[in-house]
Amino acid sequence: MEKPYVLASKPGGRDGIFEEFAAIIEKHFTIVCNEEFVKSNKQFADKIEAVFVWSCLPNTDRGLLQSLPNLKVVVNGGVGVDHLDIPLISSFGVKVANTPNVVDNATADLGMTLLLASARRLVDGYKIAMAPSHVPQSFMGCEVSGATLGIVGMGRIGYKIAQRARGFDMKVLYHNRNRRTEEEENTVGAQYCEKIDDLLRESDFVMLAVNLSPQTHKLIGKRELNLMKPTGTLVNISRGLVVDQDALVEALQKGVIHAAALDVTYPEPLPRDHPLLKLQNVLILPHIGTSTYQTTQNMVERMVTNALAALSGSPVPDEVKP
Ligand SMILES: O=CC(=O)O
Repeated sequence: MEKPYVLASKPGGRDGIFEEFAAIIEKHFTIVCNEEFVKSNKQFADKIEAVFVWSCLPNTDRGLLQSLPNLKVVVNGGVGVDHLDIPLISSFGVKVANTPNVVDNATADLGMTLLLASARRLVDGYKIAMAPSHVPQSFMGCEVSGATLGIVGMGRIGYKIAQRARGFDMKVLYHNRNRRTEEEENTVGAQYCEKIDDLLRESDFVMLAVNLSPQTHKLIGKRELNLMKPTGTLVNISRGLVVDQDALVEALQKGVIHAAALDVTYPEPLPRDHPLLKLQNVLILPHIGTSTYQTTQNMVERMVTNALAALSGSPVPDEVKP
């Protein structure tokens, strides 16, 4: 029997890097790659029943949705679905799913990686080791043990960050729409800040772990950066647009805050002449929060589970409702 068709940006990942994960999809589906689809003049359009997308790749637009009459589901690899126009997709009778839970550990690990690498000036140290003639006057870092970490957004990922920070003897503050239970707070030793301003004032490291939504769009702007300690570091593992990037550049240039460590920016990647790329006190990664072999495999497996459920008319485990 012919397998159902799925349109994928590339089998299992971005830019074809993760071809090895295609086999997981191909057990159940025939993969049509975007490029192949476009080149073939949309020859497979009638057959495609699912679209696989990734958080950092372009959107499914109206034109695409109109060209796929038998589409049943758009499955996102990753938890954030801010790049998808869910009301538009739903208006075509198409379901949307994401892959929460499976991304939490890898994303929290990367948050701590950024915090530690920025605090201990990992990249500066690496450059010195590679070119020992170039020794800057000072390459002292900031102490992480005993420092205060303020987590903005205490969902699954925020909570995992708090668990990890405890292992570094950090004092943990958090701000979230809903307060965690006392037991949950005690387990990770986290203190609730009802007002984000208090968290910003008191933290040595501020870690952003919120979803991007109208409520969190440019949540951290000039006013918030001014509340942070001049010795403070901003770590962003959520979405670039949670921070007003122009205000961040200014704050970093003027020493309003000490440093920033970012896995996410807008746009991604940044244009080569972007001022953030010229600053010494910024560490930038190319949105790799979930990029481990295990997590990517788990994501692809979960994408397949969601797609199969949608195609068979069963409840979709990770459906994202409009
Ligand atoms: O960015 C990664 C995700 O949304 O999971």
